Amino acid sequence: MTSGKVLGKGLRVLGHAVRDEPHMFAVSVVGSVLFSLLTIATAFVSGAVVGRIVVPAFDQGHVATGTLLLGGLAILSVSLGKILGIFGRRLGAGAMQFNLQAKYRRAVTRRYLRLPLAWHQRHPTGTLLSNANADVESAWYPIAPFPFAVGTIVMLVAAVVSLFLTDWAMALVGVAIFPALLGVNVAYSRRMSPRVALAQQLRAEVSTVAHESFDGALVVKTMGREASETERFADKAVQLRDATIRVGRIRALFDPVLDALPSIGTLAVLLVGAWRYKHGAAEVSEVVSVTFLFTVLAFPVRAIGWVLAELPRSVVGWERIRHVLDAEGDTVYGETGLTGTGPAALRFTDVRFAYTDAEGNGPDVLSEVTFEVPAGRTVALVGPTGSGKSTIAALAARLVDPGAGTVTLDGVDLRELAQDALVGSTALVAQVPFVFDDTIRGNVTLDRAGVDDDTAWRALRLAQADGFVGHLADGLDTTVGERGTSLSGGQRQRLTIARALAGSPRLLVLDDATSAVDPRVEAAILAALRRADGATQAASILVVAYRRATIALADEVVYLERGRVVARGTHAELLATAPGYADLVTAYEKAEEEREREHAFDADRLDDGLDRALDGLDEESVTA
Ligand SMILES: Nc1ncnc2c1ncn2[C@@H]1O[C@H](COP(=O)(O)OP(=O)(O)OP(=O)(O)O)[C@@H](O)[C@H]1O
Repeated sequence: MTSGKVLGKGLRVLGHAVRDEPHMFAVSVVGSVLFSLLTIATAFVSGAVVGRIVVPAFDQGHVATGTLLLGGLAILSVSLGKILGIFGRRLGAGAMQFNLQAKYRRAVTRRYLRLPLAWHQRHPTGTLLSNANADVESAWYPIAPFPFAVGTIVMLVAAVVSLFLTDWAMALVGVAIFPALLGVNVAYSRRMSPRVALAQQLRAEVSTVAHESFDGALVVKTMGREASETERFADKAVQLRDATIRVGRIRALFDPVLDALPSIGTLAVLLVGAWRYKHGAAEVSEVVSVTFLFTVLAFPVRAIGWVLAELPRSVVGWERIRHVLDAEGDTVYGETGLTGTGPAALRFTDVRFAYTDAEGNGPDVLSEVTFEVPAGRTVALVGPTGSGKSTIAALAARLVDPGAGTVTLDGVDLRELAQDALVGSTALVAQVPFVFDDTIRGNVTLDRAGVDDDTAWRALRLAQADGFVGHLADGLDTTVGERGTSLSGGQRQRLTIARALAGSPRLLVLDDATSAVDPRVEAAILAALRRADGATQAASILVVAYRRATIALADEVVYLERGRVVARGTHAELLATAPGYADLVTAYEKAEEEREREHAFDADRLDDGLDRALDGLDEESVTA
């Protein structure tokens, strides 16, 4: 990006800021202009005090009390006015900057929550964190000096006018110095622009690498990848360090020049002023005023440089925020509600689906998928790895929409369902359980209306989780740590199942949600979800199944291969008719037996699970 483009874009970003925060901008600019005008007034008051009080005092040995008081009063008033100006400027600019940061942080995170899963899968978490944090901050860095810079421009104009009104020769020095100051500032921002952009980009990359390493700490440790991960991080950190040092070098080069220019101006004014005074063309007070003006101008003029220097970073931050805010693909909900109660019927009809990239391209992972989960029935999805089971689970919960075909719940296309109707009727328990850093109660109830402690305990019982929760010192009030680190994998899974059940779903989608609980507890959970009479159950269940025991509980099995439904029927029927199915289930069984041999079962836990299975059969259903 050329500096002209950066300037144009940067000014547009500032325009957005002014439109978003007009009141705070007005307060800070009024404060800044007041400060600027009074700074010029200070120069002339100082000149007048020297000319009318100090010089006569030296010449005549005394000054009239009235003149002295007037001089003192003038200095005091100007100083108080400047204090007021600084207060207004800082208060307004600070409020403006932090309001903007808060507003855009909220906007970015709100947008994240609305964007579909596919978008999230294309964007690393580290980058998203960086967008919501570092990018939002850098977009609004120039806001702090911006009102000061606006006031300074007013000050420069007023200074040039007052210089010409005072003495044309000294004014010429100003006319030479001010454009030079602005020119150096522009050159400064031109050199800073690409370097700052690179540093900002690297900051996001460092954040991405760090996040990935910490997130994958287990893999890093168990695979002995500490050294290579440290190296990967160090590599990015070194790149960031070098980029930041390059930014520092430019600062080190330009800052002294920017500081020196007004001092050179002061020197020139003193020379010109002394020459003019000698020839009777200027008074002492005028020379003092102009010299003082140059001295006090040096600092405010830097504000323009600060804004220009921060603009590239601001533009990069803003563009990265806009990338999120302008991202398309909201899940558009319909307005249709569901009138039925009890278990709901799910139907897939000729569903095709592809995970597409940003350009909308990607191979089909599901083709012509048709099956149904009749109300109150349990259907097991079985298929080799990568055959599309999780994708079907995601479609059933409307995390993604089909490319062709329909998914309906009680006959209503999911795309037509209102969000409340969808969320209230369907619960998905994902392959990887996510537990919030909250209490057990918070994790199960999620503050949903109508989900009280009784409901939470009932759901925990059905998910076979009441046993371990009951043994925790603080019961429902126990905090479980980030991602539930204080719980075992199986406990975490049961907690997420309880969370799903606490909402009394009419359709429960279990995507390999019980892989970490032992098979009998898994069977107990599924059994508990069915009514005692076996004919009807609280919720229809679609379960991605790997274990024979789970599959055997299903009323129907849908067997998938490479995204297509190859066979449907009972377990026994498929064993007889679908050779691939028989092979797969036998392989699962062997793997399971192997695992059972390797890990001797904890007998107490087993009994616990079986007891619960029996309890569960007598249990009231969650919806009852
Ligand atoms: N986010 C994604 N982006 C691109 N392709 C994906 C994505 N998620 C899944 N796929 C692809 O879609 C296909 C189906 O994946 P899916 O996770 O639905 O299979 P699965 O049967 O659940 O597998 P597993 O048993 O291993 O969990 C696979 O080929 C997979 O590589």
